Amino acid sequence: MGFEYSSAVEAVKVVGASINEAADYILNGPSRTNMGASTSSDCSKVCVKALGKRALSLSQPSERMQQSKIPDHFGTKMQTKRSKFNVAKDALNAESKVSPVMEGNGNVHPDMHRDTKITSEIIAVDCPEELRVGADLEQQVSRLLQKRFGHASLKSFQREALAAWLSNQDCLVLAATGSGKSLCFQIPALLTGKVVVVISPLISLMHDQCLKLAKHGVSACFLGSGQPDKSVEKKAMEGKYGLIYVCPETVLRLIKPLQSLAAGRGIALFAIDEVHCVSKWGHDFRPDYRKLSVLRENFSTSKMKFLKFDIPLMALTATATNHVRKDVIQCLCMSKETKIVLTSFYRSNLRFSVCSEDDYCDRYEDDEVNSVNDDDTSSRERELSVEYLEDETDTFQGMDDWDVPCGGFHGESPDLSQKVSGSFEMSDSPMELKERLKLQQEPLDHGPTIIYVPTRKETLTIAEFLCYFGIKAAAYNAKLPKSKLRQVHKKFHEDNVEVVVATVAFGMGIDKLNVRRIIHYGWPQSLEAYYQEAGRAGRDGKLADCILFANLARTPTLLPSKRSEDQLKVEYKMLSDCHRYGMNTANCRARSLVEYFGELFSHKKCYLCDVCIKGPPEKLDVREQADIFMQVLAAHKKQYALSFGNSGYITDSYDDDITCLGVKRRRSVKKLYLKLLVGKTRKQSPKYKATEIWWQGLARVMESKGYIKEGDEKAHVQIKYPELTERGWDFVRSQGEESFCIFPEVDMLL
Ligand SMILES: Nc1ncnc2c1ncn2[C@@H]1O[C@H](COP(=O)(O)OP(=O)(O)OP(=O)(O)O)[C@@H](O)[C@H]1O
Ligand SMILES: [Mg+2]
Repeated sequence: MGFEYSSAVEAVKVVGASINEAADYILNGPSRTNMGASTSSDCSKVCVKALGKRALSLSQPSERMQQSKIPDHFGTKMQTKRSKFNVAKDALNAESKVSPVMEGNGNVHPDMHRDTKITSEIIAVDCPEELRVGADLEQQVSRLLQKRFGHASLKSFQREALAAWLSNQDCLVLAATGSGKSLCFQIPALLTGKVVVVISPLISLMHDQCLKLAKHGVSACFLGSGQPDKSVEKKAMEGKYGLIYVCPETVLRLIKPLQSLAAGRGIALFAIDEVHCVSKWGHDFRPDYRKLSVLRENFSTSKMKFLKFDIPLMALTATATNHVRKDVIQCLCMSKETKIVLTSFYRSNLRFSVCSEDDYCDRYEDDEVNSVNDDDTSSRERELSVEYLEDETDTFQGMDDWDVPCGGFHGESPDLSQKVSGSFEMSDSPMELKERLKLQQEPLDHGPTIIYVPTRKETLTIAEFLCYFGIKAAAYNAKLPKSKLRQVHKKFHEDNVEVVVATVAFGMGIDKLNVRRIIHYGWPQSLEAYYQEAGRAGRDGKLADCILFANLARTPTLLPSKRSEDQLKVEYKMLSDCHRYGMNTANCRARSLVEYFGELFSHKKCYLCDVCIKGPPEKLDVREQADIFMQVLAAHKKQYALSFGNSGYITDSYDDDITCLGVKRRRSVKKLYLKLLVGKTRKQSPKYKATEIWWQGLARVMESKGYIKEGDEKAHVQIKYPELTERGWDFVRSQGEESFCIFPEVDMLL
């Protein structure tokens, strides 16, 4: 049997040149060699201390796993009347009987196992009736963190989440991308020897995490269509892995086996990662996320009599508005006492910018075909969906996991009353300002890049294009063979691929520390999706660029997909918010993004984004143009009211009967949509030769200032049937000569 060269080199680096020790290291993983005997003895001591009399008197040997306050989170054999030492050892063995090994190519192959000696560390915790994370536990967890993951200490939000779990509370963790949410559910598996079931929406994400855990010597597997080895599921249900990553579709199928697992090795926690996928304000092409209430229904004391408390749920996301938070708690039937752990969504090392991509429009031969227009339900659209997109329900349902374009929520106006607490408290102190200004000047290191494109086809063409110019690029989309995807993933992680050109399939949760650039080539479908994907950058804390390249002269369109009417509305709203973000020239990008998620941005600005660096454009006094625009709109409304009375303003085309010289005729009265309004305005005032998109920009500004509103029931990305508001009528009536100064939006500058 031979060893992989890289494993051997690593082993020698870690344990020295002793052949025996190096071989041991390769076979048993880093934990075995690092912790060695001390682990088991240390651990047993801690366990003895922690379990005390209570553990010994807990139950009869015949009893199934029982829960009490804390020791109940420990291994299944705890209740047997064996020595305390054995209790700890059993728990350890439970976790480590089967540990993952790396395939020859370094890929995780959870099926390949060896019966190892103790390779996992379990730290028992003291278990007072009232559970608290005391200094003792903190120290023990710190030790575990250092040994397993190489981190010095828990972050405060991780501590809070763990404290909630320790007291058997449900918990909703809202923390920025890259802040370390995964540890919140990984530690419970290591602490207890029980299984943690992680519900995750993407195979790439599950794969990513298993790969990492394997490197740290933690046994984990993922189930679902991406799992090449079908025997893994059986092993997982027998309790051979500490962490089981599973997509929602699969977990629904596995309720019974999971109940057996809970009765056997025990389940410490259900973690629902990327929990925003639950939200009904998002995409309903992942409805199974909404069905995860089965976890509470089936793993509660009422269903499983031997449980002393419901198995806790931990829900985690980096992008959730207040609305989504409420929806998640309700939809998953989380307890009323759910602990909400909230940190800032702000990522201070990300440098956001928006660039115009002039040739972009050429990519689409026919915009009409690719866009979802309001009445478009053509078969052509469906054809395109299947061919190009990730999120097509038909192709997706059978696969049970792959791609979930994220961004399942409604942008809300910021709830500024909710002050965010947590580890990201900052202010613009002179020191910090200096630091940030310094950062501004810093050249960006070379490093890996992810380019997000809207369609599968583009992943291929752009990757090919880059390869032609000698760049090591690879495409990643759901339709590529799974073996190829695993390979791309692995090569990217090993820095053998410089650029991954991906669809949303390579989005959420991907954790590669040194990604220096995230480029969106084409409009994202929502700010949620954008911020999630941008969050792949700079996870090492160093400066990273997040660049949005788009055709700024053209209003973005929704990609074709099956949607209900309600959903279509929501998605238009989300795309519209994203469009506004791109068109904005005056607000700090980081501020716009963070406030979009309802957070109070506690800085003046980020000092890094394109707006902060370039500064806003000069203000324009558009009083005259706005006057004409509003007068034309008012005149049309008056004309309409004369003909039809004041009973509402119908925006659809309509026919009406008119009597002309005693002869009744039908004439068609056109609805006043924005283009027509702009046409009339330009005609009325040839002095203002501004382009059509200039007026569109003005309309957006007038809308955001509350002078006009959408008059159509349907939602649109860009206001389509403008209607005057009360404020708008006041504007029309006002005769003053006051100036009306605005920051021109991007389309007003093009
Ligand atoms: N306590 C800690 N100290 C230092 N680094 C940490 C700590 N906890 C986690 N990390 C590191 O933070 C990085 C990001 O972790 P993780 O993937 O869990 O982020 P996340 O919050 O889930 O992000 P996303 O929302 O993008 O999924 C990891 O590389 C991890 O090693
Ligand atoms: Mg994550």
